[in-house]
Amino acid sequence: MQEAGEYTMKMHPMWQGPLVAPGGNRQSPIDIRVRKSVFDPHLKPLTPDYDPGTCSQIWNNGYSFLVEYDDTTDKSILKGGPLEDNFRLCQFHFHWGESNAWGSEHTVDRRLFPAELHMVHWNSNKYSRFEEAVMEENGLAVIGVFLKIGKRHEGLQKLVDVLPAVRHKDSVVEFTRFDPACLLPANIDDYWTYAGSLTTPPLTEAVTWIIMKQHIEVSHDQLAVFRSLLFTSAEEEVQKSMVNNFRVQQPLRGRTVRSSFT
Ligand SMILES: NS(=O)(=O)c1nnc(N(Cc2cn(-c3ccccc3)nn2)Cc2cn([C@@H]3O[C@H](CO)[C@@H](O)[C@H](O)[C@H]3O)nn2)s1
Ligand SMILES: [Zn+2]
Repeated sequence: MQEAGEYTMKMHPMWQGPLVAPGGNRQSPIDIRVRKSVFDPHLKPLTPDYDPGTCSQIWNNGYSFLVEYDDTTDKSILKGGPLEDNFRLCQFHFHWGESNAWGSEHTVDRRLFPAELHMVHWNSNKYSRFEEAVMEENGLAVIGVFLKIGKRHEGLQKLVDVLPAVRHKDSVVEFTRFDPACLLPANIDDYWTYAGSLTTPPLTEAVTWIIMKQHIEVSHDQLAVFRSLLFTSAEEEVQKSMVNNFRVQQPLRGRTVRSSFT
């Protein structure tokens, strides 16, 4: 398994932008130094409660593919863990590499994973919609789950089967009744948490990150379908494979990473 920084590769222009958002001191992603994380006994178990009926569509936004959820009510929410409020699920997406040697945004003691799942939620106790919450320091909560290559993920296959329909940027298809909980690892009690930011523009420092210690497994062939997506729209002359859609690790700037486990 390669370590971050051991290789160079072509990056999508979007990620060749500012390494750190101007003035940012809580940027994401980061390298999680396990021995430097601080066990916090007050951290509660995470209690996601998702209604598959709120799943609405899947689309290619030119950075990743997003599975979107109806976030007009508190039907699919995340609470507990480090969170004081209810957070409403709005979408999930992934980041991955052109090879299985890299692709995740966060690293654990410099260890890279082939891909990383992000489940994005916004604080519905304090704000009335995502656009409002995304500008506030306690506005968002994102669950990160590492993916490793192994056995086929049966729950993921329903999603993989529909990806060819959103191959090009800005393509969208109806996608319903997908339970995002099937993508969580068996153990969601062990996690790291820290104050960070979105990893794609506008990079706002609004995110409580909750990174699962336990990974999930997907098959090589399932991840290969992710790589068949395109950054480019159907009209563009040159088609660019959607790979390496991750941001590089950002300075910790004195932040503490807490763990829910010893
Ligand atoms: N790598 S990660 O850190 O996790 C993420 N990186 N980006 C993410 N999202 C995209 C996004 C959009 N905006 C934004 C900011 C200000 C105004 C408008 C949009 N910020 N980040 C998260 C995301 C949000 N959405 C949808 O944004 C709509 C407004 O544009 C909103 O009406 C929907 O309720 C919501 O679902 N999609 N993605 S997360
Ligand atoms: Zn993400």
